[in-house]
Amino acid sequence: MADKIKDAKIIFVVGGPGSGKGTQCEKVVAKYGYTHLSSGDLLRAEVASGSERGKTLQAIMQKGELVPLDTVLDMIKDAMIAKADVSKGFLIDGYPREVKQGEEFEKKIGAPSLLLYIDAKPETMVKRLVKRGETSGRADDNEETIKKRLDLYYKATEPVIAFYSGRGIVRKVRLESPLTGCSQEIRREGMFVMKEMS
Ligand SMILES: Nc1nc2c(ncn2[C@@H]2O[C@H](COP(=O)(O)OP(=O)(O)OP(=O)(O)O)[C@@H](O)[C@H]2O)c(=O)[nH]1
Ligand SMILES: Nc1ccn([C@H]2C[C@H](O)[C@@H](COP(=O)(O)OP(=O)(O)O)O2)c(=O)n1
Ligand SMILES: [Mg+2]
Repeated sequence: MADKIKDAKIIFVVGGPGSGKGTQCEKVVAKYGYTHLSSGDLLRAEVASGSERGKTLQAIMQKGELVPLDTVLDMIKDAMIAKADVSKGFLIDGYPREVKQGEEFEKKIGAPSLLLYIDAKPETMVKRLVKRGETSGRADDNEETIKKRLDLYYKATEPVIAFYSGRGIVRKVRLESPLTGCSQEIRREGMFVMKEMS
């Protein structure tokens, strides 16, 4: 089974909470037909199923903490296998959250060819999430949890970017400034769909 995804093209999409990972992935999907897998969405689907495992996950996510590495990785792997036959490549959104998650992914699945780093100022992220919280129904879109998610992002996830920068596969996207919104490198790779929504 796992053989099916052995040579899959993999793009990690990393950025702080509310940086716009999901939004940008939708644009890439619309234009390039990649398969978008949001680790957060996969976890929320498990919560919504009402399973025992979902209840445990819900409690962790509500606190703004990370769920156990194996849980997320298994979910991503299953979802990749399910789509392997129809997929041109995978956008793995919201993963890895820490360097160890990236290392395990590479051991069990494969290496990413690119890491899209969606950069945004912390004030912007907080503002967007508070606004999204008015309608999202997400238990973690409240000010207290948003703060914890941001802290954890800077502590655990930012080192992921440094780790992959060493391999030369990081492409930074900064959407707050329309003129520099997408780097020259991304334009060269044809991924110039990324732009500020408003
Ligand atoms: N003004 C503006 N808002 C944006 C932009 N991109 C995303 N948003 C909004 O910001 C919020 C967060 O965007 P998402 O795409 O859900 O961000 P995310 O990084 O996937 O966030 P998590 O799911 O929390 O990881 C949403 O309400 C979006 O509508 C943008 O370029 N400009
Ligand atoms: N690889 C992952 C992805 C998400 N999680 C958990 C912890 C996150 O705060 C929640 C929601 O993830 P999601 O990517 O949707 O949202 P944020 O980037 O945190 O805003 O899920 C995790 O523990 N490990
Ligand atoms: Mg998201």
